[in-house]
Amino acid sequence: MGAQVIDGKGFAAKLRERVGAQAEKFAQAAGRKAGLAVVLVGEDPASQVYVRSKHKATVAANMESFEHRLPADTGEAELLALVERLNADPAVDGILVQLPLPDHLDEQAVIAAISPDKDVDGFHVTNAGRLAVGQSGFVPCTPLGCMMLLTDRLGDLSGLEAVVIGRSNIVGKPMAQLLLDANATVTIAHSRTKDLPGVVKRADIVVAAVGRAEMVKAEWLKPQATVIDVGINRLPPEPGAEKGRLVGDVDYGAAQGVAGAITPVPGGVGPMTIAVLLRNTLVAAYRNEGLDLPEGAL
Ligand SMILES: Nc1nc(=O)c2c([nH]1)NC[C@@H]1CN(c3ccc(C(=O)N[C@@H](CCC(=O)O)C(=O)O)cc3)C=[N+]21
Repeated sequence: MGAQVIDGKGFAAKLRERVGAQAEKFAQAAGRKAGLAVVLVGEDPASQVYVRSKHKATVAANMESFEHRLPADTGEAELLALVERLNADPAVDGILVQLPLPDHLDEQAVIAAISPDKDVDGFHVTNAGRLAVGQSGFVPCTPLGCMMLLTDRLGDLSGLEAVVIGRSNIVGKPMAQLLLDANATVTIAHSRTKDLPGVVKRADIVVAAVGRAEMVKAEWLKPQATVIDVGINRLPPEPGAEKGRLVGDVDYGAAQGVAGAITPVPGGVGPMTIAVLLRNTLVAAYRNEGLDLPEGAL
């Protein structure tokens, strides 16, 4: 039970507060609020919950929220036309198309249609490329939030061994880039990795982003490692219960006895994702207006 719990929810609340204060200054300087457009196609209940919480957080941070809810059978041409309208709308600084999209829609084509300068998710190939070569652009919200938690706790990451479990374009790959930029020694592990427990054992920093409930075991961890758990998995309900518990990709209870610090689920990385989305939107707004965001304001 030794590990320190990394309070992502509290950290995110403070970040949202700073973004809100700076968004108010932006509105005074620009004569308009920063704006985030969120597009949701279909009625996936989990997506609806996320979109609602994004909307609330956006408005609470003194920004404009434009929600576009489209039926599940929306055609690709229609969705692309909406993205084009949002690209051209000067009130819209950031565009987020909620993923996953229904199967008949090509996610890559839709992401490619978003203006890279409004791509606050950081999913466009232009922003992936900028991150890869060290140019400024938009960094995906979840890995950037993880980096904020890591540097807050550890300060300089130079020379630390980091293992990222998972190689998705949304979390694993950009996470590895960010850790590398911070001078960590980075390993990306995945489903074909041989001896995953042995690889994880080296890590001063473990970022688990595989999407498999409690897969990372306490015995795999190096004592005092810092563990960032990106997974959000719902377990099957206990008998008599309506919903199962939310758990991460790490066996949290056992890991607390070995790790130096660990993010909980819920209350860890998830809230950071939304706070960073607001941060990215405000950064986009300053850039779109040609204004300078004061150094250190966020
Ligand atoms: N274009 C796009 N961008 C995204 O950033 C995006 C997306 N699509 N599709 C879905 C995923 C998921 N996601 C989360 C955001 C916040 C929490 C969050 O705040 N979770 C809370 C509560 C969890 C709960 O109670 O359900 C927590 O972990 O404490 C989780 C997950 C953003 N996503």
